[in-house]
Amino acid sequence: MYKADIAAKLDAVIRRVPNFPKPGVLFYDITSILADPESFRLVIDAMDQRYQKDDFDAVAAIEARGFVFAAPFAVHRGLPLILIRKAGKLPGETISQKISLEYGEDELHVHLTDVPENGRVLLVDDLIATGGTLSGAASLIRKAGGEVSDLFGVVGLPFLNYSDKLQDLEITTLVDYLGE
Ligand SMILES: O=P(O)(O)OC[C@H]1O[C@H](OP(=O)(O)OP(=O)(O)O)[C@H](O)[C@@H]1O
Ligand SMILES: Nc1ncnc2[nH]cnc12
Repeated sequence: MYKADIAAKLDAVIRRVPNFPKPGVLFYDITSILADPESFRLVIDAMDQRYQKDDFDAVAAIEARGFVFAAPFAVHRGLPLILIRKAGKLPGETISQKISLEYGEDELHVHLTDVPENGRVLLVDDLIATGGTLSGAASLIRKAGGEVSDLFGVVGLPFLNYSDKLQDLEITTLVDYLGE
């Protein structure tokens, strides 16, 4: 399926959510994709198609909604799944990275032993807004010894200028909103 057709299908489903962004409410939500098996499969198939030629060593997913899309893709491709979690959630030895968000700050952690040394990692999240989360997650993976090759988000909000923070990284989104 063409990128424009995928975007149109996903947009139609995302718009089903109550309170779909309107002036003053700009929170974009992916739960309606998950509630529609055909759309959920469309996302995973689109990821598979997009990364058909890529030879990753692992997929890293960002808590919480990034987990949902990364997991089926990792199983489908037979790749290790790395969970990047918020502070205080991982019991083993972790390394951490502070991140700056639209409103405030947070901290991401990963188990050191999960990241393959010099391994090529695909980072997955549900949505890219300012890019602060993915930028921090990329730094975290690098600190742990991995290499980040690609970033994936189901939804992109380019009006928040995420590409400024994600230079030198290949970014793929399936549907973009311009914030109107
Ligand atoms: O590009 P950014 O400006 O960094 O924003 C994007 C991040 O914000 C949301 O996560 P949130 O922090 O709401 O966490 P959640 O997935 O646990 O709900 C979203 O799932 C991304 O991870
Ligand atoms: N505008 C937004 N909509 C949904 N999730 C987000 N995470 C950060 N900004 C967001």
